[in-house]
Amino acid sequence: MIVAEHLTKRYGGRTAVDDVSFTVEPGRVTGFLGPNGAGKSTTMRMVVGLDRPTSGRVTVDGRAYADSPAPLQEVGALLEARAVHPGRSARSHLRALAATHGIGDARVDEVVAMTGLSAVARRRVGGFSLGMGQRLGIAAALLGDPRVLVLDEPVNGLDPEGVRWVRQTVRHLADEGRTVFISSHLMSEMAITADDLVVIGRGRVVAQGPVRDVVGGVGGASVLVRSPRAGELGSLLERSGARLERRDDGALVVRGPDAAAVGDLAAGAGIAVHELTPQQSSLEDAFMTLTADAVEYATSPSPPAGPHGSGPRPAGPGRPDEEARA
Ligand SMILES: Nc1ncnc2c1ncn2[C@@H]1O[C@H](COP(=O)(O)OP(=O)(O)OP(=O)(O)O)[C@@H](O)[C@H]1O
Repeated sequence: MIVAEHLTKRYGGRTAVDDVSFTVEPGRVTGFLGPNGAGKSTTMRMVVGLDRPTSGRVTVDGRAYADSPAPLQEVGALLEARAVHPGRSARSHLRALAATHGIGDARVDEVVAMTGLSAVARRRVGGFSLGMGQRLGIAAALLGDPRVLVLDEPVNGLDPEGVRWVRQTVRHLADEGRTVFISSHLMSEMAITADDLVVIGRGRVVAQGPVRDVVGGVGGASVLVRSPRAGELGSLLERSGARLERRDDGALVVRGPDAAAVGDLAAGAGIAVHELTPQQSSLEDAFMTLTADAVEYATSPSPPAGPHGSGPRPAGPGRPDEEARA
């Protein structure tokens, strides 16, 4: 399990990660979503001890990564800018890494096979495509058979087969009871890969929880209703407390009651209904709404209260967006 508590990272005057708290549970795939520069990589680097928090703390299975006696066996990480000697073969790179952790060659051959690198394992890493490099990075992360995996944008540069392979691999690893924390900016991919989400915008957590709750909490579920007496039905629904959007084509988008409740209300009033369709906003919509909120709050002089309870919170003031890294 990964537990981050009030994790904050400042680089000079810039706050990259701002009072971030979340839990990544074992046996589940947790997606870490956010736009470019939101603070995902910085957070992940702090999880594996490559960056020190300015304040707050993060523990992996109860202790700071730096205190771990056998880090590779506890946490497997794929992070950006992995240093691999270009002249080495994939196999010798993995062997060298394994040797420093007392891991035998048999395990190297195992992860090479698991990651689909067998055919290219003796080739120089310098000639690898981006996708092959990603597979090699994942192979290195799996080397120590760790309980916890931290993968920063693992599907970056992979072809569709590779993307599917990552999805199946992380699912399998989570099903074995491991903790899997995986960052991505691909919402659609996370919708089918992750069980839980931590969504970050401008260094702050704007939502977290099971995928369905995060998506449902933003604009959330609605019911599309068509009726020849839409005006009358609309008034009736509003009087019962529903929130309503009247579309130009005459349809009503109803929030609050579910489809059954809308249908019952219409039936009770003897109003015919020609369509009654439950709708879920997509993860993409949810993400746009959540991260747009974060941007709005950052530029608003007196930010409004978050519309989703303890979910979205104001981002820190005046932080410049997307500047070059120091
Ligand atoms: N070493 C550093 N020195 C100064 N600023 C940094 C450093 N590392 C990151 N930042 C800044 O911190 C913020 C968060 O960056 P980070 O790379 O964590 O975001 P990200 O969500 O991983 O983005 P991306 O998807 O683009 O990689 C950015 O504004 C970035 O420029």
